[in-house]
Amino acid sequence: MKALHFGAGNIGKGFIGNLLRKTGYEVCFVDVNQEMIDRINRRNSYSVELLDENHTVETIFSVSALNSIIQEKRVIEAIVSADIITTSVGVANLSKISKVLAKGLLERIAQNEKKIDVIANENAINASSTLKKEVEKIVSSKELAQINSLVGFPNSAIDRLALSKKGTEGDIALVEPFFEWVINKSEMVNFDLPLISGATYVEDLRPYIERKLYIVNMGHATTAYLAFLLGEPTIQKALRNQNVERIVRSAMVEASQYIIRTYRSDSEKMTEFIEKTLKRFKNSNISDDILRVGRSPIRKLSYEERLVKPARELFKLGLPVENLAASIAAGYLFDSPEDEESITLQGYIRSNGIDKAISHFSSIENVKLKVMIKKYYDKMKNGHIVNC
Ligand SMILES: NC(=O)c1ccc[n+]([C@@H]2O[C@H](COP(=O)([O-])OP(=O)(O)OC[C@H]3O[C@@H](n4cnc5c(N)ncnc54)[C@H](O)[C@@H]3O)[C@@H](O)[C@H]2O)c1
Ligand SMILES: O=P(O)(O)OC[C@@H](O)[C@@H](O)[C@H](O)[C@H](O)CO
Repeated sequence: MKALHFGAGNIGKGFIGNLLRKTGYEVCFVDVNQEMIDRINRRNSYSVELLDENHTVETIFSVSALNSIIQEKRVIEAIVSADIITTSVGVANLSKISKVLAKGLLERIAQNEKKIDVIANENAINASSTLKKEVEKIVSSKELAQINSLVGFPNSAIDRLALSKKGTEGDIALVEPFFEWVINKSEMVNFDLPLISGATYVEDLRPYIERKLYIVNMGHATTAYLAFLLGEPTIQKALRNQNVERIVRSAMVEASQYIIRTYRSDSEKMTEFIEKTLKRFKNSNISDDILRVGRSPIRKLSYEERLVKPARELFKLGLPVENLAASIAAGYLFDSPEDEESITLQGYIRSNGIDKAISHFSSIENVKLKVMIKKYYDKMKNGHIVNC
């Protein structure tokens, strides 16, 4: 069995490629980072270190890699012969892989009528559907009908802290012991393959992806943005500050009300989930850079994303959102010269002010909610985090 995976980054190697190999797939990565591609091909393997007390290092064999730009023909051939296609390139990069994917799928359809699923594993609601929409932009209506009949784009939710460190033979993928890969079975078309080892298949993905994005990723982003204000370099160091931990936990509790009300989730189980997630964030075997976790603040502050969606929905219901408002405000204060979106965001705020920025990037028009966010923005802009 052959798997083709776009994105040989932290999640690609540490999580998705790793589970695909354990299921018995040969894994071919597609990336744009030539150094990474060469490293994988030199060894036909890579290393994954488990971030627990033992730091066990595992070698993942039978892997190879291609460059999606300079080896397009070979990527198309690999799409033709693949049994499953997966991605973890970052949601903003899905539009960049859609062209070669569309070409490959059409070539595959011309050569055989085998069904295939394409799963985009990104931190976003319905990333596979987003990828499909990008493919739709490129192909004709006749080609789209062919794709629709043979290709599934099941959505998924993935959860695992995945980082990397430099080793003597190249990057070592670092992963926490916990993982969750949830796949929407009702959107799959190919049922002839073994289930992916360790993945969970569900009929309705929404409760899983919303819980992941609006509680786990919201809490993570909140920690990163508060840490930035305090000058703390890692998530773990920031969470040693009780004030940070209290605001993060409170924001997670606020956001959990959205999940509890939307999906009638059990509130005790939700409390356990929040505590377990905080424990994962605090894992002392991990040193997670806040610039990684806070990366792309424009994406994270957008309307449907982790910080704004729960705040908007709860505010509409008249439920507490003070801590979520403080998280959004902290996001608007994330000022990292290493992050392109942060540079754009801060440039916009300097030229237009925070009020306009909240409308422009988060599309929040509710005046009372905007005032609340602005209140925290003003209180925190001198680097002090506040009691909500
Ligand atoms: N790292 C985590 O803890 C984690 C956990 C869950 C979900 N995610 C999600 O997984 C996705 C990947 O995150 P990551 O942390 O692995 O990022 P990463 O930057 O480590 O990896 C992304 C990889 O995609 C490659 N890439 C970019 N554009 C490409 C293109 N056009 N064609 C082929 N490859 C391309 C990059 O070169 C890089 O190797 C993101 O959507 C992220 O939100 C990450
Ligand atoms: O990948 P992003 O930029 O959407 O979010 C950064 C982190 O919060 C994220 O990568 C987490 O580590 C991960 O989602 C945990 O499963």
